[in-house]
Amino acid sequence: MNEKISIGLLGLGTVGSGVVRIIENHQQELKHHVGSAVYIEKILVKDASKQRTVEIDEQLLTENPEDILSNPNIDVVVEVMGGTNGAKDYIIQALKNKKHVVTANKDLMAMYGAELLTVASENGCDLFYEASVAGGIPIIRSLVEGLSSDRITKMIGIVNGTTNYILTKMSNEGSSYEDVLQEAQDLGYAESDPTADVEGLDAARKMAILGTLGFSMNIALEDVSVQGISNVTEEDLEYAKQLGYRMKLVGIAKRDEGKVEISVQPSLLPKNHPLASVNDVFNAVYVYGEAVGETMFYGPGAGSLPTATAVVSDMITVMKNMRLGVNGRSALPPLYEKKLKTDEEILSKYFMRLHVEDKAGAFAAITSLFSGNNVSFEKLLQMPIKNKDLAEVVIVTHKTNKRTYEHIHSCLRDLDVVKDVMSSYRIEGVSYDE
Ligand SMILES: NC(=O)C1=CN([C@@H]2O[C@H](COP(=O)(O)OP(=O)(O)OC[C@H]3O[C@@H](n4cnc5c(N)ncnc54)[C@H](OP(=O)(O)O)[C@@H]3O)[C@@H](O)[C@H]2O)C=CC1
Ligand SMILES: N[C@@H](CC=O)C(=O)O
Ligand code: NA
Repeated sequence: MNEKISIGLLGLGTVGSGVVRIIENHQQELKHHVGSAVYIEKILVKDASKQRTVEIDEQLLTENPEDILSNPNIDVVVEVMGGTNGAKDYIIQALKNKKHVVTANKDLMAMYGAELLTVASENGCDLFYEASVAGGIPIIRSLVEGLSSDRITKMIGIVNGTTNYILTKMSNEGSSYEDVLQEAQDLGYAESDPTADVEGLDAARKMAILGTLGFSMNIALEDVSVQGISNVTEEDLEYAKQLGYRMKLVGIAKRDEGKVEISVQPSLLPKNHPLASVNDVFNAVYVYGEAVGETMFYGPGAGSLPTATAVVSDMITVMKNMRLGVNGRSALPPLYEKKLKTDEEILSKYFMRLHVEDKAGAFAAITSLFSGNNVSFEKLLQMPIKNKDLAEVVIVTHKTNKRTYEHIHSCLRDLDVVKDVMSSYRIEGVSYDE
């Protein structure tokens, strides 16, 4: 066994700084787990002259990736720089140079995970990515190890800290979308381009990773239907509350008879659903297994130290594998062929808010469109809108399929009495079938 294990860090931003802090502050625990001292040998940054939030020996910093990727002293490369192209090339080079890799990069793992895991195993190296989904929650480990004996049927995840922070503050404190997004950026939760957070792409990447592992199928990012939170209004949040729901950006991955659906969208959850009280930057993944039943994994989904915990725990697994001489053997290819549900097979309840003409017959035209498509209402509200000849209609449907709902949605726009479909959200239930 090595007397010391040397780490090369690619990136010293929010997550990288947390990794440095944990390695410094938890040396005793690391040595206990790993049996050797753990050192940081080099750190790649874009700009070595930049002021850092963590105290660091300047000699460790480099702007030249070769100082890490081709450095014979480095055993483990930790990629916390983000992005796809550069990070992918660096990881492949590191693996080919027989260095184990730990990454927090969901962009990369959602797009190129299968390819990178193949390169890793061909080179007898580990490639772990626990921090890529739900920050500090050990959800990947839980699916791959803790629940490996079960068959996962459904995962509902609040897997983006930034949007959960925004929706919580908007809903509970009436804060403006722009102000809270800025706060989430200042706190280091958001991606360097926060569009990926607010438009649901970051959550979609995580759901693709969870779907691949949970269902043992090669789920691609393109298989995830995505809608973000940028159009969610204060009115929608208020109606959600009035009707006994909470609005969350929810990832849903569901398997029925071998076929799967995966999506990310702002959704209404009944206020007694365990996920409805997951607030601020916290994330949670609700997992249904055929044998285990229901389990929920909860914790901080973003931020420096929580995310770094996942990174350093992966490093410990790599180092334990080094001691046992079993690196590069843990990743398994998917067991099942991917089969996606059609829109007719995707079932859900929906919330819809409309502006309609406030006159006789308007309501009847809407209800007959729904009933003509065999969709019944669970709840219905109608209120006049002040100083306008319009009424606001809020509908909660019983369960219907996605195709029928989308058909009704487009027909509503063609009705003369309907001025606008203001918003529309999926409603997720409490039990597996809802
Ligand atoms: N922030 C979070 O809470 C979480 C982040 N992640 C993921 O972790 C990764 C890192 O995120 P985060 O720490 O927030 O990002 P930051 O933007 O805070 O840090 C990125 C770091 O990488 C360096 N870097 C970026 N591009 C290059 C490049 N081309 N060459 C050399 N150095 C480069 C930057 O250098 P310099 O400092 O000189 O600019 C910086 O130190 C991302 O993949 C992100 O998605 C995952 C879970 C949670
Ligand atoms: N931007 C991401 C960071 C963690 O993955 C988030 O907000 O969840
Ligand atoms: Na995690």
